[in-house]
Amino acid sequence: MTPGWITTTLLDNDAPGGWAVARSREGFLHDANGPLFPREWLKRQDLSVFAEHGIGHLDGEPVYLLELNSAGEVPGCSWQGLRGFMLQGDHTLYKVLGYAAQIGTWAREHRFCGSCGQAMAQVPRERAMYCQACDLRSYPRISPSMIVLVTRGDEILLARSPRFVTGVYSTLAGFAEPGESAEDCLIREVREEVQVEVRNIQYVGSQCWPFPHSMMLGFHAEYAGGDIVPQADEIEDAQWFNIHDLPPLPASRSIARYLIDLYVARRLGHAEPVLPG
Ligand SMILES: NC(=O)C1=CN([C@@H]2O[C@H](COP(=O)(O)OP(=O)(O)OC[C@H]3O[C@@H](n4cnc5c(N)ncnc54)[C@H](O)[C@@H]3O)[C@@H](O)[C@H]2O)C=CC1
Ligand SMILES: [Mg+2]
Ligand SMILES: [Zn+2]
Repeated sequence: MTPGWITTTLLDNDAPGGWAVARSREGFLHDANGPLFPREWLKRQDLSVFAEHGIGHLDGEPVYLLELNSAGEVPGCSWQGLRGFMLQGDHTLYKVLGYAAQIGTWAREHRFCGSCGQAMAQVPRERAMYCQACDLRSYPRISPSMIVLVTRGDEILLARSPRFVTGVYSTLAGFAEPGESAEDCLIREVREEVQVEVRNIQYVGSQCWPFPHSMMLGFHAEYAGGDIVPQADEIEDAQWFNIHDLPPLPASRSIARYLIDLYVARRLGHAEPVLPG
């Protein structure tokens, strides 16, 4: 048995047993023991199953995803969004659910060929959908996003989007566009969002961000010039904050928080935090 969570290409849906998670528009089903249920038990509940996907092995046991048409009632259970599982609880289970969400979303959105509109079929032994008419394969979509902590000595540049929890400030982030390198994207995003120039861009680390399919690439950059001008509509406020006087920060498991905590720890000579994957 291999401990921990390992994603697999595909599992045999006709094989009995294993664990299952159930996902609807309301999030994942969970009870006092969490979001993982004995699969045979879950399939006996009064749930409207849209699709079933084998997604991996947890401590050697197969795990399946039941994609539902709607959030049904299961006695003793309730529904919780993926973000809730990210914010608290077992991190490995959150990884299972994050993967399940991405596979469920992708499979649901790729039932028909984007080129000719015909029904696509699951490729055997590979996580891909196939259109025979076009000989086209569609793989799960991952959207690279840059996230950067811009610093100026003891000051760090943080901004608020109107979508954030009240009071919280975070690092700047944005999706890569076709034709861009990671560095091009980072420089453009910082320019667009606050009209600041950066230099000495250093890659720090990455994080899967399954909301719904981002791959966060985290960087540190030094301030090189310009006065902060927040982008209309996108950025509600942006400021330089002293590391000794920081506002409410993003959730502890986010790479945004990691980039901030890492810089502060290095500045103060404290132990460095660990990046949650
Ligand atoms: N893990 C973390 O610590 C953090 C993660 N993020 C994530 O980074 C990503 C990018 O951040 P934003 O500032 O929102 O991006 P952004 O600054 O590029 O603006 C978002 C807008 O970009 C457009 N867009 C371009 N490509 C897109 C794509 N592939 N998918 C969706 N929208 C696309 C849409 O109009 C969307 O409203 C988001 O997924 C966000 O949740 C953001 C901050 C912290
Ligand atoms: Mg942004
Ligand atoms: Zn086609």
